[in-house]
Amino acid sequence: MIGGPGVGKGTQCANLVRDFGFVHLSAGDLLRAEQERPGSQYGDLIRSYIKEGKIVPMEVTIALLENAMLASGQTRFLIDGFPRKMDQALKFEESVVPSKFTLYFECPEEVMLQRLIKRGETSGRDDDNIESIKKRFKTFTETSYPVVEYYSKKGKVHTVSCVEAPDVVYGKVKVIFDKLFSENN
Ligand SMILES: Nc1ncnc2c1ncn2[C@@H]1O[C@H](COP(=O)(O)OP(=O)(O)OP(=O)(O)O)[C@@H](O)[C@H]1O
Ligand SMILES: O=c1ccn([C@@H]2O[C@H](COP(=O)(O)O)[C@@H](O)[C@H]2O)c(=O)[nH]1
Repeated sequence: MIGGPGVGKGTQCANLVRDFGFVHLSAGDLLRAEQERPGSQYGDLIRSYIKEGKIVPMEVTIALLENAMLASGQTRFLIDGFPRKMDQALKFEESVVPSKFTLYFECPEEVMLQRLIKRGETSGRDDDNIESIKKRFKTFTETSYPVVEYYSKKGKVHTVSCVEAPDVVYGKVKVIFDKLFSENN
């Protein structure tokens, strides 16, 4: 699942987990947990990349995802906010597992900005501030959007507008998932 910062990926993943039973893995959540893990050799590196809105070197993120997948003992994963860079996409599919499809959430930056500023009032996230948000938008446009284009050329992308209220957005997402996962696909 890919989309700009604050587009609503986490919000929609919660609905999908409830209705379709995927294991939800957020790359950002895994990185934040590793950042806080006592003794982590990557804590400081992750902290500085997240604050700057940059993409953490792929070896770290892929290892965290792979470990979480193996630890779950499950086989159906909804991966939230990943891949964010072409090198990650290629390496993950080569060394872990190919993806079935990509859900791309689109939304104007002004709308995402308002959502993140509001979320920042309570989230406690180091990157929910105007300076980091602008950097995250730039990274999304320059580094992450090419991943969407790459999967689009392969016919693997389903695009959903996230401007409307969460339940309206979920209505559209659910139609896609009902179709994709009917007949035990
Ligand atoms: N459709 C929506 N309309 C209005 N607010 C929304 C909508 N979807 C999510 N939100 C709110 O916007 C904020 C960002 O949503 P969420 O955390 O799901 O985004 P995200 O894409 O996972 O963000 P990030 O990439 O920064 O982790 C949250 O406060 C959430 O409650
Ligand atoms: O594959 C990834 C995913 C995330 N990051 C870093 O984490 C932050 C926050 O991610 P959210 O998905 O918004 O929680 C992101 O801005 C990156 O700095 C990453 O490096 N690689």
